[in-house]
Amino acid sequence: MRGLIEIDGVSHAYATAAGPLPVLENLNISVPENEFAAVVGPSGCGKSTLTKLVAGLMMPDEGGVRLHGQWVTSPRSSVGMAFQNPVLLEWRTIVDNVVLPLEIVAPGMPQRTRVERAMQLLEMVGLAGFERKRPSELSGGMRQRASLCRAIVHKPEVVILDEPFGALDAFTREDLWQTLRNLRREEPFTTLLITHDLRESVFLGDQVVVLSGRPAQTQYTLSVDLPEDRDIEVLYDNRSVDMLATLREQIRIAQGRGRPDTIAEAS
Ligand SMILES: Nc1ncnc2c1ncn2[C@@H]1O[C@H](COP(=O)(O)OP(=O)(O)OP(=O)(O)O)[C@@H](O)[C@H]1O
Repeated sequence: MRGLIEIDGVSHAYATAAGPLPVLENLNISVPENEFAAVVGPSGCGKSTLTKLVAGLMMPDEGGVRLHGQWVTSPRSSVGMAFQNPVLLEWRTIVDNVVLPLEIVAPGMPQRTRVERAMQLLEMVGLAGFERKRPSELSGGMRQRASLCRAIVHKPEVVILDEPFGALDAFTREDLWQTLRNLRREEPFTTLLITHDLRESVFLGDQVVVLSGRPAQTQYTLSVDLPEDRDIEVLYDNRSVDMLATLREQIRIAQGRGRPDTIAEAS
């Protein structure tokens, strides 16, 4: 089946003072509509570069990315993004931060409709009552919840998440995993997540793609065989334990020699 996101034979090298630095090499990933692909790999292997290519912020040297069969040649509004640092605007309230993409992609939409849409999402993620606060008045986890709302407020086809939970403590992170699953159950969207956390990749993903060391190739793809309705306990299930062991082994292979400091241990 053709994916909604098709990363097709992508190779890319950066020009550096020391010469070309090959980062991605003939990378192939396919994410079906409304599915969730988590991408893991050794530090510096090219994961963020991949997100820039999917978002249309850069063009690869070879191959390409297709969204719904169309080649990505520039940034498009059908993509939503969230990063490790939520970068909310301090001079705007939380709700005004969340409506921002709508102001850009739907300039004709009445402000009241935009706010209603943002409020619906803020409620879904447990931020009702905080909409008039400034970003600095919220905890890191709350800011990341708002950032997720902003990433999907304009109903993008594709959401790119580049380590959005990386800076959060373990409990807040697990809360947000559940929040993200709940959001996707209410409003399905196709997702590409970059993460260093193998448990996160298994809990959130329909597939986990392991990239090799730089230049990154698709080394291994794991199909996550867990129930659609899952809570955090599922990670203690034998199936999860086996999948995490497989992923850990693949990461060791990707690193060439074991260097476990760059990937969160699964146990
Ligand atoms: N604009 C650039 N110019 C030159 N080199 C770059 C540029 N951007 C990234 N790189 C290099 O390309 C390689 C891949 O970077 P990238 O950020 O994609 O890796 P990553 O897998 O996301 O890293 P990490 O896991 O540490 O977040 C790194 O060696 C990085 O230093």
